[in-house]
Amino acid sequence: MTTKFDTIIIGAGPGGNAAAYALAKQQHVLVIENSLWGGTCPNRGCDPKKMLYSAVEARDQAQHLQQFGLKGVPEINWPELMAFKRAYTDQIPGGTLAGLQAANITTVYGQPRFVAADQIQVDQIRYQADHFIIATGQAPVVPEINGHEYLQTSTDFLALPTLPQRIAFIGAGYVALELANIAASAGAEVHILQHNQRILRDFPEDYTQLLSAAMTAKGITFHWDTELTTVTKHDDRYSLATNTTLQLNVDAVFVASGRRPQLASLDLAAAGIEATAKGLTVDDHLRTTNPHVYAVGDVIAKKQPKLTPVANFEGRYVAHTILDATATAIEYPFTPQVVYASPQIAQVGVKLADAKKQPERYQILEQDVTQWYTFNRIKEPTAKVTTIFERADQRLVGAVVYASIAEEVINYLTLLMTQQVTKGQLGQQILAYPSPGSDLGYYYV
Ligand SMILES: Cc1cc2nc3c(=O)[nH]c(=O)nc-3n(C[C@H](O)[C@H](O)[C@H](O)COP(=O)(O)OP(=O)(O)OC[C@H]3O[C@@H](n4cnc5c(N)ncnc54)[C@H](O)[C@@H]3O)c2cc1C
Ligand SMILES: NC(=O)c1ccc[n+]([C@@H]2O[C@H](COP(=O)([O-])OP(=O)(O)OC[C@H]3O[C@@H](n4cnc5c(N)ncnc54)[C@H](O)[C@@H]3O)[C@@H](O)[C@H]2O)c1
Repeated sequence: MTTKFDTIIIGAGPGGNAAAYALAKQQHVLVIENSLWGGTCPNRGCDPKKMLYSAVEARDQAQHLQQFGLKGVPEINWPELMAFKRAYTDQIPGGTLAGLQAANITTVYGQPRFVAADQIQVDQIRYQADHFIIATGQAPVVPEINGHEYLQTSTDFLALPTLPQRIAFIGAGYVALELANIAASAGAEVHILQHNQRILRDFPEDYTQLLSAAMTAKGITFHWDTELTTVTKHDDRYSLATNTTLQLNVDAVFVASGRRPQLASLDLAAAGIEATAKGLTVDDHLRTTNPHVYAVGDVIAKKQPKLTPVANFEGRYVAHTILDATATAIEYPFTPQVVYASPQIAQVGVKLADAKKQPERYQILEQDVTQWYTFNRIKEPTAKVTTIFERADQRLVGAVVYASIAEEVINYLTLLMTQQVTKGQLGQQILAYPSPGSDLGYYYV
């Protein structure tokens, strides 16, 4: 027997769920999930990471204010912090499932595979639909080195019942830096092995160098041009051999050298859907090579950053496209990126490196804002903001922020960019003073 739906969505993360809720207002929708309802972000990504980061932020603030009215830097109690995180994550899968069902969305737990261009099978049951949306996200890559079975991932880190004393991270992207910062703040000895000399390759190098210097000052050791070759286990410890003379003994090693699309079990060929190692091939309407099958979120091969708000935006876009066949090609709004380290690095819009290559087109305002009231008040060790303007009309088109409150500053700047707010218009506003918002005019040329 085959059960028929208007749209079947594979994967209940931020992308799939956004599409499901938008479609369910008018359609008979099925969502299939093979692991945790809610997906990476709330179960093993952004949200649990930031629960742990709460204690790090509070500790950083206290540390900056030593000799300025505060005495004593608080210690992180790992088991308590983890319990705080668990109290949040434990209710995610059940809450997500209940939310979908309350919206009249049919849910199936299991392992789906395509059996025809318009049919999917879970266990022995076949489901047919006019449209499908693949939203299966990505999973960490574990390299096939000797001893790979001892390598753990970000998912394991975010569930550690006790904090290992000595930890190594492989890679220096978002995941490694954010988790290394949490581990070091909580008292672990932390090593980062990076195969070249560049952290956060998508961000401007003079900013990322500030961050690696700050992390080094915090006690984190970067091992540059270093690749892990072998892991061996001795009792409860791990010996790491590398391509250099470096040998390290640690209590845990976490690999964070990238993530790959989760597509292997779907039998895409049965439905004529093409993919590369980078993810599903889609057109400018997020349609795969099967015109009835769309894809959203991290599983797509795309140049946009792989982030929760992007997956959510794409999910809503595809729902709209399915409901209205006249929908235009996807146009992404400005997308801020934030690395939640100590401090944070954030960027949005035109990349600084691109702006520097076109001085006739862009005007760049680079400001060390450490002594500005907002940052001096919290004794930020270093704070820097760069804003980028289109010379022709003085429009704000890009920004980079290095500060403990970069997440908020970048969101304000994103709103100003999106709404094309001029310095004059900003001057007509009354904003609460003193606050990060009341600085905004000073980021304009
Ligand atoms: C440690 C970490 C921290 C992060 N921090 C941030 C952050 O601070 N901010 C931010 O914006 N982004 C962050 N991200 C990225 C963010 O989590 C992803 O961009 C986001 O979750 C993508 O949503 P998605 O719906 O595309 O995929 P996912 O959230 O990965 O959801 C995919 C779902 O599909 C399911 N699935 C997979 N295969 C199948 C299958 N065959 N059948 C059925 N179901 C399947 C999965 O179980 C999962 O539930 C972080 C990621 C990690 C790993
Ligand atoms: N704050 C956030 O928004 C946030 C946080 C975490 C993750 N994410 C998302 O998740 C994605 C994945 O994060 P990630 O840190 O796993 O990947 P990444 O691509 O950001 O970083 C991978 C790191 O591993 C290194 N690397 C690559 N190949 C390697 C190899 N063979 N050996 C050793 N090192 C190698 C890279 O140079 C880089 O430093 C991010 O790109 C982002 O989209 C976002």
